[in-house]
Amino acid sequence: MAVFTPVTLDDLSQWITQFNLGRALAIKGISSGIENTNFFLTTETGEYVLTIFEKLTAEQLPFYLHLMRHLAERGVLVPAPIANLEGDILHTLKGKPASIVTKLEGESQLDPKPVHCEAVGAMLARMHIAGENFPMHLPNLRGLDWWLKTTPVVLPYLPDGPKELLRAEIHAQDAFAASPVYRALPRGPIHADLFRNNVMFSGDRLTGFFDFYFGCCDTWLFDIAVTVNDWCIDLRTGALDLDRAKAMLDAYHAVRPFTEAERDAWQPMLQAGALRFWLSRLYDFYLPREAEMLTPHDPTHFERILRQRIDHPAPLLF
Ligand SMILES: Nc1ncnc2c1ncn2[C@@H]1O[C@H](COP(=O)(O)OP(=O)(O)O)[C@@H](O)[C@H]1O
Ligand SMILES: N[C@@H](CCOP(=O)(O)O)C(=O)O
Repeated sequence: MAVFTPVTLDDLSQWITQFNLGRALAIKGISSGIENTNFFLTTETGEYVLTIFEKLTAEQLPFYLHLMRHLAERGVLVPAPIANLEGDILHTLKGKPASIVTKLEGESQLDPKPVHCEAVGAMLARMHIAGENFPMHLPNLRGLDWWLKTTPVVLPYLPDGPKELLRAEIHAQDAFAASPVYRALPRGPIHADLFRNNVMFSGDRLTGFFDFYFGCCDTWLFDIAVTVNDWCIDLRTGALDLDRAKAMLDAYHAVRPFTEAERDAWQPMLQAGALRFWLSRLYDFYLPREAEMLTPHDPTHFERILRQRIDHPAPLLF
């Protein structure tokens, strides 16, 4: 379990009075997160999620929280940040930045069928469109610059095969990012981490996207590639599942049609989506932070996905 900062009901008794939420009745640490410390919080008015941000700074956080509020106000299903009596949505707890957001109903669908992928694709397109007029900007802090900085840090830990793959892919992505096709891609606020565990379903009904803390302004296609690389694959081999991919991409395209540039960039972008998470998992695996309990994600999963994307080019977007 990753609880970096413990919080008790006693810690909350005064703190919670700045909200219109009544008294705090129960608080329970959530085990699955790896970036932040999360709690389910029950108060006299309902159930919420309390997050303490361990790495993100007060400079980055307004972007995430205001984006969630912007999207929620436009009918995109995301948790709504709770404002205190002064109207602030970014708070401080135990000397660290913190937020309270509404708790989404349901649970993650970890064995998705085409029907779930279709719902995710349609909501993702709605999210991209709704974010178009969001006024704040944050670059992708896990984008090319971070890849270029992190690659030499993790390379010494890798055996020869993965080392060669990483070197070749970072080189290819550097060139791709400088290409006219890449520059023509439409962009705006994206989620950037829309994995199965960051979407809630109640039965087959999608109830929301959450965990926006890698959100940023980047190409919409990167968001789609990251999502396809998690939702539409065989988790054991990393191979694309064409039925699920088609369901997701057709549903997305029906809401926001893909552009010609997106079609041309699809293959390298799928590789970019795999590289990004291979690198972050390698970094967390070889250079872990201290936590009370922490289960690092397996980096070789994304090495397999990257090899699959290179060896078996994906079908065209449209
Ligand atoms: N708004 C929410 N509604 C319901 N459950 C949530 C919500 N936010 C987080 N959770 C729960 O907390 C878990 C960890 O949250 P997450 O944001 O993924 O953490 P981290 O960013 O640290 O990886 C999720 O898997 C989910 O079960
Ligand atoms: N989705 C990423 C890690 C980010 O963790 P999350 O729990 O915030 O989604 C991965 O799988 O490597």
